[in-house]
Amino acid sequence: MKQFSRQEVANHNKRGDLWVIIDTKVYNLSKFIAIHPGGAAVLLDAEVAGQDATETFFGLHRHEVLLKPNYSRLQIGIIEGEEEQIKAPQPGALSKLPYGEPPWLTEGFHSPYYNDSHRRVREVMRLLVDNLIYEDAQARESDGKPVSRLVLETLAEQEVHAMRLGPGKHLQGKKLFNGAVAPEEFDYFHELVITQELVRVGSRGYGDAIMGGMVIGLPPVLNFGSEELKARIVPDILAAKKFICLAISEPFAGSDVGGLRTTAELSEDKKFWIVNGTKKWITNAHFCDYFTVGCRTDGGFTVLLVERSEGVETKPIKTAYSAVSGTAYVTFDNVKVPVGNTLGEVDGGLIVMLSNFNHERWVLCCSSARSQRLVVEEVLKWTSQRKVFGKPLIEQAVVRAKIAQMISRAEAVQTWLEHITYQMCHMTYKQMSANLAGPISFLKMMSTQMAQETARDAVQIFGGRAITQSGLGRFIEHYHRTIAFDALLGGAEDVLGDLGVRQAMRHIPETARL
Ligand code: HEM
Repeated sequence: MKQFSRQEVANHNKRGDLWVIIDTKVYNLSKFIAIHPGGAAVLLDAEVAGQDATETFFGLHRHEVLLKPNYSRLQIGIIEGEEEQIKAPQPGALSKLPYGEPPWLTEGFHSPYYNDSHRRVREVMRLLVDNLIYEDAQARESDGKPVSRLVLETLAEQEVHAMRLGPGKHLQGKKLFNGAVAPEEFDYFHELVITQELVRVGSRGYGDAIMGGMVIGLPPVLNFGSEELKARIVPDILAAKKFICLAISEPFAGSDVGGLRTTAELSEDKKFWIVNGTKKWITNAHFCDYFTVGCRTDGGFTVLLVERSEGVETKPIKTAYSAVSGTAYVTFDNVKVPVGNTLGEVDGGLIVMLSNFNHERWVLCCSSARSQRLVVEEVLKWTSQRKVFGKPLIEQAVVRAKIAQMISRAEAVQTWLEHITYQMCHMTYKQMSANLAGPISFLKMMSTQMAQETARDAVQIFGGRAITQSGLGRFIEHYHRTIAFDALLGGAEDVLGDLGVRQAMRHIPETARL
C-alpha cells in the first residue's frame, strides 16, 4: 500500500480530485462521489474533503461498508507512520464488548454447565456462521430466495441438522462436527450452543429457513413414528434432501389445539386416512415434502405424517417477519395418507403435541436470550461511537439507564435458561413433560416480554435508523419488526403464563392454609 502524509491528502479536496482519510486509510472518492448513496455535497464539505473523516464516517455507516469488496477497492494507501485503530472482527472470534458474550464465554467468569466439548462445538459452529452462513443470511433476507444448498449441505455433513433435534438415538453412529463431540456425550447444552451461535446471523426468518420446520416437525416422527416410517424419511431429512414442517395452527385455532377443524377419516378399506382442512402460518411449509399434521378424528385428536401428494397445496404468506422462511397457508383436499403414517395412538395426538411443545419453546428461549445480547452489543457500539451535544450518547444518564435494563434482561434470561437446560439434562423425556412444562412456559413468556422491551428501548436509542432496513440500525429495525413473532409462536405469552399457573395449581396441597 502506498504511504501518504496528511498534508498530501489535504491537497485532494475538490470535485474530480477527492480523497479522504478513514482510520488512517486513504480513499480516492473522485469517481465514487457520483454514486455515493449519501450524495456528493456531504463529501465536498470542508471538514471531509481531503480531511480525516473517521468520526463523521462512523456516525453514518456501519464498519461493514468499508469491508465490502466494491468499497474497499477505493482505498489507495495509508497515512505514513500510523496504524489503523478500528479492527474488523475476525471469523470465529469472541466479542470483546462487555456482555457481548454469555458469561461462560467471558474472560474471568466460570460456569458449572459447560465443558471442553461444549467449547469445541461453540468454536466450530461460530466459524461456520462467520465464514459461510452469515453472508448467505444477509443476502437471502433481502432477496427472499431459499437458503443456499452449500449452507444446507455443509450443515448436513457436520450433522448440524441432526444435532438441532437434541440428544437422542437419532445421533447414534454419527460423526458430530467431525468428532468434536461424541453422540452419547451430546446434551442439551450442546444444542443450546448451536442454536445460540446460529442466532448471531441476526436474521430471525433465515434462522427458521434453515430447517426450523424440521426442529419442530421431526421430533413427533422420531418419538412416535413406526420404524418403517423413520427408516424411509428421516435420513433424507437430516441430509437436507427433503424438508418437513409442523402443521398444527389453523385460521380457526392457534394455541387452542382442541379447536382444530382439519379432519382425518378412515377410508372404507381402513388402509388410509382421508385428510381435509387448512393450516396457517406454517413455517417452511412452502418448500416442504412432509407435514406433521394435527387432525380431528372420531374420538379426539390424531397426529399424521402427510406427504406432499395429490390434494396438498401450499401458498406463501407474506409476513412482517420474513420472506425466506417459507411460511405458508396449507390446504388438504381429500388427501390419502397411509395409516402407517400415524404418529402415536389414534386419538392420542394430544400427548404427541404436548411432549413436543417443551423442546420447541425451550429452543425459542435459547434464541431469544442470544438475540437480546446481540441488541446489547449493537447498542453499546452505537452509543459509544455516536456523538451528540459534543459527547458520546453513552455519556447521557438516560441512555445508560436503558442500557442497564437491556443488559439485566439478557443476563436474567440466559441464567434462567441455563438452569432449566441443566434440569433437562438430568430428566427423562417423561419427567421433562411432567415437571418442566410450567417452568419452560414461564421462561418463554418472560423472554419474549423482555425481548419486546429491549426492542422498544433500542429503537429509542437508534432513532430513525431503527426504522430503515439498511444502514446503521438495520439489525435493530429487523429485531423490532420480527420480535412479535417469538411472542406468539409456540404459545402466546398470556396462554403460556396461564398454563404455568394451572400446572402449579394442581400441586397446591389441599391442606395448605395461611
Ligand atoms: C469510503 C468512503 C465511503 C463509502 C464507501 C460510503 C458508502 C456509503 C453507503 C454504502 C451508504 C448507504 C448507507 C449504508 O449502507 O450505510 C452511504 C450513506 C451515506 N454516507 Fe457514505 N460512504 C463513504 C464516505 C462518506 C463520508 C466521508 C461521508 C461524510 C459525511 C459520508 C456520508 C454519508 C451520508 C450522509 C450517508 C446517508 C446516511 C443515511 O442515510 O443515514 N459518506 N455511504
